[in-house]
Amino acid sequence: MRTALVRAPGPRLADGLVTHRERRPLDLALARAQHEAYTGALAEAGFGLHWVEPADDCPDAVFVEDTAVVCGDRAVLARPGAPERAGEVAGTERALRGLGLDVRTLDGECALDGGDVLQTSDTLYVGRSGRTDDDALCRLPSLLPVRRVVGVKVLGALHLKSAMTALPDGSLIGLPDLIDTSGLPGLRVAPEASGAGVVVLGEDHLLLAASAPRTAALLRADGWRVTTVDISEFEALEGSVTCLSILV
Ligand SMILES: NC(=O)NCCC[C@H](N)C(=O)O
Repeated sequence: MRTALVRAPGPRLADGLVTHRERRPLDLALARAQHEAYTGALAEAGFGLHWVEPADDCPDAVFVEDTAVVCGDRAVLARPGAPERAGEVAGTERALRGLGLDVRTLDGECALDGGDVLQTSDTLYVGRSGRTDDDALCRLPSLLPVRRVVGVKVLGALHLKSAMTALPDGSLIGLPDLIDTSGLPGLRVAPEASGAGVVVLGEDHLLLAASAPRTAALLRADGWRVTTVDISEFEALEGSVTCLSILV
């Protein structure tokens, strides 16, 4: 059984960072219900849920994807590009060690958010964004069992995975206006911004945000099974379906 690391939304969620959009009031009760539906969809798809301990002083802690990169039985802890998020990593480290993973850290000064690392079966795409720098990009290959690392400049999004993700066959989907696509093998254009975020639930099964109905329809027409969840309260903080879990 595969495992999904998740962390419950904390009481200060409404104070989470916003960079590329206007802040709006959040409904914490709705956020909690949406998170329950999200984790329910993961469980329904066969993932065992592993709850990372709360970090209630950190408003963005629910976006647990950003705190580590897991590749096989190896994990690399993030060095959050936003100092406000530094307190989120220790709980993830304990959870990863509890799962028996080989946990590594990045030496020296650098910045890495997990949301900037997209894995396919043969390539690690790393966003060069406002949160992840070239020093981290250079150090990652020595820490992870990967064959190929491709840096992707992120032009107008928070993280690489806000603008591009991958389907189970390794093909890429996203928003070409927000990233430098020159080093990419091809990118299927998502008709909605939130359609760039796809979580692979199984060989033919995808999870998308309910705010991306046209992307969901396109993918269904191509034969993928698509489950959708409403994550409006997390999208208000620039979160997507990927950032609410780490799939191990
Ligand atoms: N991987 C992700 O895209 N994470 C979303 C993080 C949103 C959070 N409000 C932040 O600005 O860090």
